[in-house]
Amino acid sequence: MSEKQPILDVRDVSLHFGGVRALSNVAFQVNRGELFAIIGPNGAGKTSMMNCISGRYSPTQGRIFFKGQDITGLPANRRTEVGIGRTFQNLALFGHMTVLENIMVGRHHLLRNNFLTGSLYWFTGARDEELAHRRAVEEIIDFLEISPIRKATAGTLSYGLRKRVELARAIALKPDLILLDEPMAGMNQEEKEDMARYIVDLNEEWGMTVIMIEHDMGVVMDISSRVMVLDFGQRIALGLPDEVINDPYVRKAYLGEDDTPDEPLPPPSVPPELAAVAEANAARRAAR
Ligand SMILES: Nc1ncnc2c1ncn2[C@@H]1O[C@H](COP(=O)(O)OP(=O)(O)OP(=O)(O)O)[C@@H](O)[C@H]1O
Repeated sequence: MSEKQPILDVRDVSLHFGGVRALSNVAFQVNRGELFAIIGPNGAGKTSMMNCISGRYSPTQGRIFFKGQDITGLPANRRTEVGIGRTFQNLALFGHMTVLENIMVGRHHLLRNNFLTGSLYWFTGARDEELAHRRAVEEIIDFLEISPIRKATAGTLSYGLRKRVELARAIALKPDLILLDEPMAGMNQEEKEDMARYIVDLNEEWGMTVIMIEHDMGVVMDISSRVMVLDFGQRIALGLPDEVINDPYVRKAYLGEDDTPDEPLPPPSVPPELAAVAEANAARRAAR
């Protein structure tokens, strides 16, 4: 893959559930090394988009390319193998297992050797492999500063710590692209600041490309390189955080603001057809 090629290329993806259009012709590209945020009101299609990228859902229409490969039909477990990791909006940890075990589970499919080769532990390279796994897990534990809780049962931890352990498990495979679905939801300010720092470090120091759904606009503005706004399953804006948040059409559609009642709106930074969508959506919302 060339450096210039986007790591992810989403081409005109639509996703329908019966009559519900969760996504309509959404297209965007994410470059290697970006920290890309997806924002939008409840039900806008953000999680649906993540699920299409991770393979949980198959788009009704459109294609998704990752590192130049068409992954549209690839099952979710194969997407993990090609380098896509994810966390979930609602925690998906094994509550009865320890922190260490949860992270080891994240690396499980990397183990070439398993119980069948167990008896040949010393001869098949299984021992070297296990040591390499342990080193990788230790590196993650250090990075996320969870060493003191390594033996704690995941279900007994605070919500903020469980979110951090979930992140640890998702990065255990060292994915090239990590999808974070509301990584700071339910956290207090201090936990949010910690999580934001880990995400930035993952991106800058570990070189992981990040796509993040986040409702906290302060965090989005602070750490994202670019932001895409979805509304009613449609992309209504895409650009630098400042551009997007100051776009009057986004403010109107997403934040429900209209602070320019007496003057015509300035030309939108989004294409006119998307601005029209934003206008129509704002009207739909007002009529609800
Ligand atoms: N499995 C499903 N079956 C039916 N409808 C679904 C399913 N998943 C999502 N939808 C619908 O698709 C639309 C988009 O939902 P989605 O969860 O992607 O939005 P979202 O932007 O992530 O919202 P939130 O911020 O509330 O999580 C909604 O109308 C939702 O009800």
